[in-house]
Amino acid sequence: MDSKQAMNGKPSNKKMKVVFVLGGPGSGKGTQCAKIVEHFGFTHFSAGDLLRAETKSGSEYGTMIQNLMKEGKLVDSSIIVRLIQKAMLENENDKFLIDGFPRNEENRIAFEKIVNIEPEFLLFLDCPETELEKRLLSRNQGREDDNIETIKKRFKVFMESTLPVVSYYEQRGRVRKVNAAKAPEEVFEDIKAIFSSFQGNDIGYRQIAIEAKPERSASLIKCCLPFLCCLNMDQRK
Ligand SMILES: Nc1ncnc2c1ncn2[C@@H]1O[C@H](COP(=O)(O)OP(=O)(O)O)[C@@H](O)[C@H]1O
Ligand SMILES: Nc1ccn([C@@H]2O[C@H](COP(=O)(O)OP(=O)(O)O)[C@@H](O)[C@H]2O)c(=O)n1
Ligand SMILES: [Mg+2]
Repeated sequence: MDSKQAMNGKPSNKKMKVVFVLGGPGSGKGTQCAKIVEHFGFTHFSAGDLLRAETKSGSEYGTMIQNLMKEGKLVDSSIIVRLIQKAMLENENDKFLIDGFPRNEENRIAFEKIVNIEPEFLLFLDCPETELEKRLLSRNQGREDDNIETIKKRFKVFMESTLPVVSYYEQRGRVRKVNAAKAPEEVFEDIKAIFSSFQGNDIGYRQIAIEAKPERSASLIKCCLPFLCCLNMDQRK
């Protein structure tokens, strides 16, 4: 069964790829995701943006979500995972950046149960708190949670609930960490290297799979054999 089938029981040829993007509030997740989309053709979903859209849509959960966000608290996992799943199913792309998720172990487990796709890796934007605070206080996007009182609460949630998820993936060799305290273009240089090698590997695996087909290997050996023999004779001289 492929990933789309796993998600909704419907047949599809798609094999979806997911990259989680985490980092403290203000670490530049949204900024860097926009660049990744432009260079590597991913579709970007920000968990926070999906929740903000939900509060504006007149949903039954709207007020509850808005109040939790104002407090810097995390919304129930089943709500955010359903929103992510819906966004993925409605999109034609097969490569997704999911930014600001999983924010805690409950998020991670709910995604595993409901969506059932293993992330390719987790991109982690590492940045000290003093820099994060400075960025959030000058973000100027009119967000209700970008005030010093809520920012402090969000930092606490990040340390206590999100970092354990990063450790979980770190133990499985799935974390790609970058220093996010540099200028946006410099941070992206490091990210570019990670995504280039990821896409490169993808192509590399496909080539190995083709070359490993027995009939191809046999014909490859047949046509290269005379050349290899000459080479061997040459070396013996
Ligand atoms: N590398 C950076 N250096 C300085 N400011 C940055 C950098 N990356 C992002 N910003 C700014 O910091 C604020 C937070 O960035 P954003 O991408 O919204 O972070 P996040 O999604 O992680 O909260 C924005 O005002 C953004 O323009
Ligand atoms: N997985 C998630 C992501 C965000 N959120 C909520 O949305 C808020 C804003 O998230 P965000 O990702 O937009 O924030 P930034 O880290 O981008 O500043 C969080 O503080 C939580 O209240 C959540 O409950 N669960
Ligand atoms: Mg963001």
